[in-house]
Amino acid sequence: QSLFDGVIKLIQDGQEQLETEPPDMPPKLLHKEYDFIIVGAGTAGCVVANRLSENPNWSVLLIEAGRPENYMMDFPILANYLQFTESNWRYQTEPNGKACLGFDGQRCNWPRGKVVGGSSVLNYMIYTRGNRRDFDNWAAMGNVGWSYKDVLPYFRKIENFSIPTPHDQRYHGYDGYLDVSYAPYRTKIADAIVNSSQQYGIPYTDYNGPTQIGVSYLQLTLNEGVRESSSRAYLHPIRTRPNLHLSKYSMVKRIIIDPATKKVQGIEMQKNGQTHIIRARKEVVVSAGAINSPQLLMLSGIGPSKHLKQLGIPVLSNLRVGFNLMDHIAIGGLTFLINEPVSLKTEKIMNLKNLKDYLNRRQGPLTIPGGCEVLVFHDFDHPNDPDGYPDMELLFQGGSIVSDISLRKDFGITDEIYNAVYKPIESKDSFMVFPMLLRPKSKGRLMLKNANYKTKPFIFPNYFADPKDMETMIKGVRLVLNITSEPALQALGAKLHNIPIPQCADRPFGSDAYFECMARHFTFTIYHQSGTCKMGPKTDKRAVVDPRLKVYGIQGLRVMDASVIPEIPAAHTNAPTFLIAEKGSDMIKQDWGFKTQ
Ligand SMILES: Cc1cc2nc3c(=O)[nH]c(=O)nc-3n(C[C@H](O)[C@H](O)[C@H](O)COP(=O)(O)OP(=O)(O)OC[C@H]3O[C@@H](n4cnc5c(N)ncnc54)[C@H](O)[C@@H]3O)c2cc1C
Repeated sequence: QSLFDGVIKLIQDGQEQLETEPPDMPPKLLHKEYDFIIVGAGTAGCVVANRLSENPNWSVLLIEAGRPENYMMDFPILANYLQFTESNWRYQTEPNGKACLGFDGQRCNWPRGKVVGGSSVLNYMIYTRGNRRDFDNWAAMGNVGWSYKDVLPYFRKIENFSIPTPHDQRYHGYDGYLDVSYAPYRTKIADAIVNSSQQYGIPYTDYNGPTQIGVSYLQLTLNEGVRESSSRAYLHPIRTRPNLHLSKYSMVKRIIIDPATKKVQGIEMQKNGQTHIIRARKEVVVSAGAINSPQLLMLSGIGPSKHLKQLGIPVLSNLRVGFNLMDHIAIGGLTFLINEPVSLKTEKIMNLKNLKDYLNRRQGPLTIPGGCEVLVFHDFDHPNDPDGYPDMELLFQGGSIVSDISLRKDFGITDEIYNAVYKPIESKDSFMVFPMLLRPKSKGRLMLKNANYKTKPFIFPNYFADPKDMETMIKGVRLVLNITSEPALQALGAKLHNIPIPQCADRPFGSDAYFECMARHFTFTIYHQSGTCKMGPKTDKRAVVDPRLKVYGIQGLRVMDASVIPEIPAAHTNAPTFLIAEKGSDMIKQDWGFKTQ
């Protein structure tokens, strides 16, 4: 088949996708009232919409601020590019002089999906559930029903697992909505990383199985080389359900709550330049993500009373909304030069053969999500325990910041640093490793700037506030250096790129002091913002929702998305968000007397 055939197939698939995504309901066809209104068609919202509309007697409205997903978004290799489109909310952190120092304006970029499918459309598709202790900790914090024993059946329910390596079937599902697979293509670098890790003594593992420690090619939310967003997985198959309406390009401005009874009445949303009020007979579910959910709650009078009063917002429930902001960060830009031409350089891989392979067969290097290929989970406290609780993940990419122009722009690294450190190696082959802090101790806060729903909030991530976080990060770099010294990577000539960041050049290159400086300059978010509407028991002063995800002090309102995470798990947060949505949907069904499996 020719490139021409491939392009035709792409266009055709693109059209088909528009037809398989549920259509946008024009305002004149929207009902005045639904049983359930879900705000945000992201990872969580699509799941909740699917599960609630399983009851044909319930009417469900799913509201999304963003546009439809399109076929180009599902090209895995293009993941880095999506952040430059209107499908990104483009948040940025506030400068604090301690982190994100090497980025424009000393701000870290925080992309979030503004599209049907939400951040699952922008993400790198890495599928990791976390450690069993993460969920046992949630339960120990008073969150009844969230222990590992309780959540494992939901993880199995989510998955359609097709990883070919041997694994324990009791831990996986094979008929869920969400496809989980390996990428159909691997670079020689990825193979060398897996081999080097094993040479260093790290076992190959199914990290979504009974134990998590080890090295693995990435398990991905990928269906035969195509991105499996939550919309593709959960909405496309049910697009014809008559009791589910989807309203796109629709921004919810506030939740309407009766101030006397504290009962939710509905929502107010902006669509096509007009305000619409839609009533909810039973409940409103907020699934707007870890930035927008707390923002919407606060705009609606749910939040810290002092903060809301200062902005002139009448307080309906005084709760610690916006606190407990968590994220996973890594040192960015840790680059290794190699002496074989095997890295994922865009100008090399975007050739006719690879395009044809992708367009016609969904094979080849274009199936690798943004270049990410392998990860290692490691527990520094118990380095020899195969059932350890990892505090470090090493995420390996088969290319580096110089492999594709989109990367430096995604990161927002200043021209001064890029030109000094990375420009000199633009013509070379290289790969990159992100040592990522899995159980950070530092927590931040999100606050409104004003009472206007269009204004982006203040984001204070507070990275490295706890010195232990920096200590662990530096140990992570040392682990990277050990693994890359093993024979398999040495056979490719792997060598740490050693031009220092100019602002750190006064420290000996390779010393702990140097890497600390590097971490503060190249503070790289892994995009796992969470925790801002914390789940907790009544005794937890910081809790916003109870363990059944109901907002304290308000009737008929739940939050279901990454913002309810009480303590960030040792996982990329997409899988845990699917879990929250699946489990939360069952809670709604149980509370309204609809039988669950
Ligand atoms: C660039 C990037 C890479 C990532 N990589 C990975 C990865 O590889 N693996 C992984 O596990 N996780 C990854 N993540 C994180 C993961 O995707 C998120 O944790 C997860 O998608 C969060 O789901 P959510 O439902 O909480 O929010 P989202 O998926 O962000 O959904 C929120 C939705 O609500 C909509 N919305 C917001 N406000 C309103 C409003 N007022 N009115 C109407 N609609 C509204 C938004 O437009 C959005 O569609 C990544 C995230 C990003 C951004």
